[in-house]
Amino acid sequence: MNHQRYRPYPAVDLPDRTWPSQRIKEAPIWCSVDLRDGNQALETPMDLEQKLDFFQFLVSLGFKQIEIGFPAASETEFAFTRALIEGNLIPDDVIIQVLTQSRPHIITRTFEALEGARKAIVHLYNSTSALQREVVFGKDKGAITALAADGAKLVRELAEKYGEERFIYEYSPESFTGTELDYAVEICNAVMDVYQPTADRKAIINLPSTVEMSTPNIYADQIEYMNRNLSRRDGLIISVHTHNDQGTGVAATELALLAGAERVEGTLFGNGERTGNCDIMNVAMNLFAQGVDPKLDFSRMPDVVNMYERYLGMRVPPRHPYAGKLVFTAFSGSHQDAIRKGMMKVKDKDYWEVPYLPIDPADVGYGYEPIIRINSQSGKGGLAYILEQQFGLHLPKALQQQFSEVVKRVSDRDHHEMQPGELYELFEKEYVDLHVPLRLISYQEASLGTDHAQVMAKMEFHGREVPVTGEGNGLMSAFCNALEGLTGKKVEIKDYQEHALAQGSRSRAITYVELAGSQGEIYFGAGTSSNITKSSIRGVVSAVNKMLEDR
Ligand SMILES: CC(=O)SCCNC(=O)CCNC(=O)[C@H](O)C(C)(C)COP(=O)(O)OP(=O)(O)OC[C@H]1O[C@@H](n2cnc3c(N)ncnc32)[C@H](O)[C@@H]1OP(=O)(O)O
Ligand SMILES: CC(C)C(=O)C(=O)O
Repeated sequence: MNHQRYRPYPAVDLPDRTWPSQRIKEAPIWCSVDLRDGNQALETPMDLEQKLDFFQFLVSLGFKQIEIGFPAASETEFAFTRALIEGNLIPDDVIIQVLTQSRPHIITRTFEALEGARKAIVHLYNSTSALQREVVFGKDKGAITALAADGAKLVRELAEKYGEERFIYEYSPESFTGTELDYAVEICNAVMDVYQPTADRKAIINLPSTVEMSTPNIYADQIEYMNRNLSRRDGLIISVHTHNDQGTGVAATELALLAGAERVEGTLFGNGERTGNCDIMNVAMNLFAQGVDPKLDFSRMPDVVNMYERYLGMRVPPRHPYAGKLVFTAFSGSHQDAIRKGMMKVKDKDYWEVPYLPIDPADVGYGYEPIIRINSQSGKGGLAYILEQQFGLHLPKALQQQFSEVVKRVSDRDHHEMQPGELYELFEKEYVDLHVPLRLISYQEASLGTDHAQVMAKMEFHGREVPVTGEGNGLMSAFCNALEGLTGKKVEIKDYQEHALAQGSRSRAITYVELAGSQGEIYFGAGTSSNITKSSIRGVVSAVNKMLEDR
């Protein structure tokens, strides 16, 4: 890799820049360019029907400005524009936008496509960078300015013919980020000399990073420079249109907003040429996550993903911000523990604040089930969360710890993620109502006074039926004493906890029993029954079986 073939991008001389201390306090004007810049980058551009459906979908998300295509590019593009206009399919509060090169026959065809439109943005562009002036056009700055101004003149002439009040003018010095800033100002001013925008009748200056070539701070400097130096500033809306060649299309847009941009062009999930456009959903959701109304509705993100994947044939990667299927999921133990604790606490707060979950998944239409998923990187907090949330089991902390080691072993050995159902089955298999080699057949309790009990039980031990008797200061201790006699093991209850099980038609209880082994080991077992005493007795039997198994 010979890096010396490449040159560093020049910095902008703007020592008194102000954008770093600004905040984005409100949503910009959004313009979706999915149907134009996104569409032109697809292996197979959308057909008419697809474009119609996608347009309506963009409207449903709240876009008020939508670049619907490049009408002079193809019959489909032209017919789509006509279908929207003739079919009266454009809501009153939505403005369509169309793109045209600065070439007479293309501009003329564009206006033909727009005939009858209630309102439309006519977006004129030509490339202005030093490289494109040299390589593509073979023209100097003066000739390129004339190309732009001539195009603008024809646009204005045709607009006047069709009714100027119906049109909003937009101009893009395409490849702006490769253009000398003073020249960018010059050419934009020349185009605006033609359009003569005013505060009452604004025009749009769109400053694209057609190819992203610098860090986003430099783009922000460029936008601030333009913001300060363009003539007729009151009559302009400064718009940005970033691409993602260096992976910072979203950041560049955000810093540009700090630097004075008022309008953002972008696409859903950043589909677009090469590495894509600015992901408009990402910028909007970043605002949302800062408490700013994004004025776009992504509350049904799974539908947005589905629409995008079906119509564009593209995939939303699982780690895509706000939308990927893994972005609200933690596999790792410490994240899971913090999320579980945060989810318990957030109920008492009037704002969202959960570690590792910058937004509430429910706000974008995702459920809570996949927040925590279990594999060999997971810890006790995660499995406790799943057993609590999905199965109503509230394991004592020490049992969580012990079960987590079991889960880790199984998941590491099988090298796979454990589904909630598998986790529950493993828990049942390991701890609940264990009856081998020791099984409770029946028991009877006799009270020998206020703090003295006797229990007589029929047990099966290694396949043989055996009657046992024990006494103690309560039923449980009497039963433990009876089992000590039978098994020859010390059966000492260290802790037990019980709770009702929400699941199932009949109300049942579960009891978790912790036995202390003679060498400091601990053995857990759990018993379930509709009778709370029985569930405790079964819990003891399960724990003794664990102790016997430990041999
Ligand atoms: C950064 C962007 O995304 S810009 C938008 C790009 N999108 C598209 O190009 C999609 C739609 N485009 C098309 O269908 C076709 O390119 C058309 C119909 C617009 C034009 O097609 P064609 O005339 O066959 O040729 P082509 O696109 O190759 O045009 C290149 C010519 O246009 C000139 N040109 C390119 N862009 C512009 C412009 N914005 N304004 C004026 N002239 C331009 C070139 O200098 C070149 O001129 P030359 O023939 O004298 O060398
Ligand atoms: C036409 C312009 C705005 C464009 O698509 C780009 O520069 O990327």
